[in-house]
Amino acid sequence: MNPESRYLQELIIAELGVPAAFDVDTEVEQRVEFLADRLRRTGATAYVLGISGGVDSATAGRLCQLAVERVRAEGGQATFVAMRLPYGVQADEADAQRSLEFIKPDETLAVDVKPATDAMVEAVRHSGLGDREDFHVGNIKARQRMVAQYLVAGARGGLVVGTDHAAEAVMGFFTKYGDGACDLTPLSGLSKRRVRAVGEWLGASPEITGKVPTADLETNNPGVPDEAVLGVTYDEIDSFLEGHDVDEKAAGTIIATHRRTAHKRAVPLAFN
Ligand SMILES: Nc1ncnc2c1ncn2[C@@H]1O[C@H](COP(=O)(O)OP(=O)(O)OC[C@H]2O[C@@H]([n+]3cccc(C(=O)O)c3)[C@H](O)[C@@H]2O)[C@@H](O)[C@H]1O
Ligand SMILES: Nc1ncnc2c1ncn2[C@@H]1O[C@H](COP(=O)(O)OP(=O)(O)OP(=O)(O)O)[C@@H](O)[C@H]1O
Ligand SMILES: [Mg+2]
Repeated sequence: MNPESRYLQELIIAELGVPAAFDVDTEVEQRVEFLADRLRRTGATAYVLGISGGVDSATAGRLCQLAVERVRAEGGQATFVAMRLPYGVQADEADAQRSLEFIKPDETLAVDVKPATDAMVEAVRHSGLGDREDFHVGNIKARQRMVAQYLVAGARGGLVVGTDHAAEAVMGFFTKYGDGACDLTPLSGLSKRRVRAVGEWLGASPEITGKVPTADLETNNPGVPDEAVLGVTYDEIDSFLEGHDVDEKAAGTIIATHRRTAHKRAVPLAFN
């Protein structure tokens, strides 16, 4: 990597809070405590999180369940609500069920986001949806998931948990105000392989930790691997975030994508 890429890599690592060292025992303990402490400090009585079948939500979900159990053991009141949020029938529903068996959430709530998504798309259709309708509708699915989670959080006095981590954050690979909207993010600062390591430490099976990451947002093309869209592999992203040398082309893609998606990691641009 050239000196400019190296310099930008260091800035990105600092911005996203990726530690040089990684000890999985410590990470799990600190992240469970982070979640437990937020409940104690805010008085919130529930965590709410969508469980897709992917490794991120399986890992974050198990951390949430451990945190609410910790708070209850101290005499507090806290529940974890795992939400299944399919768009109609989900092709990899079996993976989602496997995640739920691993997490053992206090409560599981299933809400189909298809009717709300379709109703919104049809209500807007007359204004024109352009030639990437399936892509744009995918982002509406992510936002309908957000709406459902906030409705449940509001009704239960709970907080919405997000699964953003450093490998997604650096690429801006989330829907703005969709899965990107949440109250706290227990996986922050982790590369994708470190998320997998945390999941594995927590006891997730290889089917869960080894599942090919997918945003799974397109109706006509379910389960598109993230890596087919990102233009770089998670291995390259992870190595970059962990401070290693990656090839110049991959570094260039990561740096350019990070710059282009800065608005997604920021609060709305305000006058002045
Ligand atoms: N320069 C700028 N300053 C301020 N705001 C700006 C902006 N450029 C666009 N925007 C706004 O941002 C919007 C575009 O952002 P957004 O709506 O997010 O849409 P966009 O970034 O185009 O698409 C979301 C991407 O994230 C991926 N994704 C989504 C959800 C989950 C996952 C996953 O891994 O599971 C991945 C998805 O596959 C897709 O590639 C624009 O419509 C505009 O409103
Ligand atoms: N079908 C779904 N049901 C419930 N929640 C979902 C669904 N799809 C996405 N989500 C939520 O949106 C988040 C972002 O999706 P993302 O694909 O990044 O994570 P993941 O599916 O958990 O893991 P991976 O990135 O490895 O696929 C998920 O972690 C989950 O909280
Ligand atoms: Mg996924």
